[in-house]
Amino acid sequence: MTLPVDHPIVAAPRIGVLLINLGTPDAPDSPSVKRYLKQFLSDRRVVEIPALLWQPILRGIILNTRPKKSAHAYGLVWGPDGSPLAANTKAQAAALKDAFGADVMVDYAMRYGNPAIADRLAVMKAAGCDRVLIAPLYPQYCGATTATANDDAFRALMDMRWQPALRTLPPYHDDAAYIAALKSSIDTSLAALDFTPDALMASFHGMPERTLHMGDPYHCHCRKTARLLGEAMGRDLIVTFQSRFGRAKWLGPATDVTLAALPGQGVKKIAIVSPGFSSDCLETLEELAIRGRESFIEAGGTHFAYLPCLNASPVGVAMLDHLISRELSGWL
Ligand SMILES: C=CC1=C(C)c2cc3[nH]c(cc4nc(cc5[nH]c(cc1n2)c(C)c5CCC(=O)O)C(CCC(=O)O)=C4C)c(C)c3C=C
Ligand SMILES: [Fe+2]
Ligand SMILES: [Fe+2]
Repeated sequence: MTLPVDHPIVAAPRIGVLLINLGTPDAPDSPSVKRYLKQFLSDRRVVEIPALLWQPILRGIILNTRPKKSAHAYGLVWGPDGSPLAANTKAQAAALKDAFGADVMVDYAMRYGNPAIADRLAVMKAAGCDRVLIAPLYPQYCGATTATANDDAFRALMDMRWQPALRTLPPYHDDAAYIAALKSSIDTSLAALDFTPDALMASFHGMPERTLHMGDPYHCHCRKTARLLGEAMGRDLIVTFQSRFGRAKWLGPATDVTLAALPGQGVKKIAIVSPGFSSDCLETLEELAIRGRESFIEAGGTHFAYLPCLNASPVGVAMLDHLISRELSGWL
């Protein structure tokens, strides 16, 4: 008997789910960090300064000074499975591997560095996926994160004669499942502390303030997440923005400045969370948990706790499963 050509004998995955995060260097050394920063900071979605002005600054100053300092910082948080961002994203994909049934293949990629988005999309295509959900793991939409991840996936499709159909995961900053997962994770972390914090701080990654005035919804998304989380927890949160880069004015109030000021205002015991990061990474583990702690204690604080991101925790994975299942509806 001859089977029609569109009738496969062996079941192949028809649907791909590609989790995407920012990316990270391959190793905590200056050459690897330089390669990574060159790709990251050359992205016009990340640094919105005309290339003729920016590239000489990037190549002449930043790439000659920052890699050594950043490599040292990465060295402080590097684990047995490599960069925490890579290890956590890989663990999230592994935990979701069988979540959607045999027709669905789950994988992960990074916008900068490895594994590259184009490479993983090519693998999905070769495995028989004719529909792909691109899932940038950023709860709050930002041109510098969500849009550039989607851009890169769309760019990869430009080289395909026979493209898969694409969907993209919308931002989930105000989704009830995300807020509930954050609350559950924070409650568990707080219950394990040996002190009661005077305040709970939510620190989001910053971005240049100019970008807000140009229409990027990131700041509003962060504020809405914080409001909903505060309402769910029944307490006020101190909301700050971290990781300032360059000389332009960034969103405020700044996390480092606030941490140094709080003990003088009577807040001696603090717990800090970073709801905008789906995985712990350099910015949470080094900037908050190491440097943030130092500046809070130096300023007179007595107790400091950094509470982990959702990462591949059961509650975090269940939330991703819920969001992704919704986007796959009609495809399964
Ligand atoms: C979560 C959202 C993020 C936004 C918004 C964002 C914007 C943004 N970032 C930079 C510059 C740097 N960010 C760096 C690291 C970094 N940034 C994010 C997330 C967002 N960035 C993550 C998850 C990480 C960690 C990566 C890791 O490997 O763990 C760095 C590199 C580290 C360093 O040298 O300090 C830079 C530089 C800009 C300019 C920007 C603009 C909107
Ligand atoms: Fe960043
Ligand atoms: Fe940083």
